[in-house]
Amino acid sequence: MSSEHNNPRNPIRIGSRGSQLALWQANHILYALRDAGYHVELEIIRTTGDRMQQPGFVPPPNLDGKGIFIKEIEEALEEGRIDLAVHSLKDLPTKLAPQFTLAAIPKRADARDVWVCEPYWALHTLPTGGRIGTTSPRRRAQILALRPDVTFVEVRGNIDTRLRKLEQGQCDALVLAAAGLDRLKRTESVHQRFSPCELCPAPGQGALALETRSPEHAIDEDRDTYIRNAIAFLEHPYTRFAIDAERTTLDALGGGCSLPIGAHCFHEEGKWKMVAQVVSPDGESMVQVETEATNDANPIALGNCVADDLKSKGALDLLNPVFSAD
Ligand SMILES: NCc1[nH]cc(CCC(=O)O)c1CC(=O)O
Repeated sequence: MSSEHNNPRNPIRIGSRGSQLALWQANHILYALRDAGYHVELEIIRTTGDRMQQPGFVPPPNLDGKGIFIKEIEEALEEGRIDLAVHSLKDLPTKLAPQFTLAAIPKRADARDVWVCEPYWALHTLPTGGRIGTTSPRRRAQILALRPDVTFVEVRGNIDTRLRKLEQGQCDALVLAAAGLDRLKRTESVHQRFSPCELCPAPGQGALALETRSPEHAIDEDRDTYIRNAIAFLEHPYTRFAIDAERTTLDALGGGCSLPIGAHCFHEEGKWKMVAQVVSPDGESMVQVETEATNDANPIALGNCVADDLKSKGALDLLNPVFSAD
């Protein structure tokens, strides 16, 4: 590679999807790096997942739904068209391809799910048969466990689109991640934030992932080292611990975003605490684990321990109908 590519004054190129939330997140990192004195540029990349949200999209026959929001971004990273990808961590698969690494995990925002609804201020005040707009298998199962009488409607698209569909009356309420609404300052209809013990968030929810080429797959070793060093100050070790534990639990249960699994790890009173839930798709059966670990615990061991507890309580039986549904 030319020395021009290696020149630290060359901008760090951030790749991001073009949704409002993705742009907020990418700009958040861009400004942090600019404040630290780096020259940074943003490149917007359209992904298969974005195209799928357009009306009239016909899915290709080989589409498996995995990583549809990151494929084109990782290609740009691999080819050196961008240096850094900013993602919502929960949209990343638990295992990255060896070419890539999570070089930094910044401090997590509010990890909880929230209830978005104007007339009914909490899930328990929604009238019988109320229509909730969510396609997430985790949210559907967890909501049914609390309120077996509700119905669901397909409300897809980015946060703005979903809020507009709520306003238009296509559903009575939404359940969304607090982090997205907080970032976009769209919290006017948020009246309830679910406790993680009640509606356990998706592994990694509320956290960002700063993905780069892994050291072994550098395009130019000096420049790639420069990039990883530049973002190192954004690393938040407590968040890294929590997401390592949560993603380990998900992985041990065979997980991806289509499984009804919640996992949430946090540091409190000098200890690590973790809560995880597996719910049958109809909401009728649930296994839940709440555990604590000492300050010096290992996140992978904690995540595996939680997965083992869930399995010993029958979690895999609850997931069976989901695994065989394909
Ligand atoms: N699946 C889409 C997605 N990916 C990340 C967020 C919100 C931000 C976050 O969790 O970090 C959302 C929207 C939502 O679930 O409400």
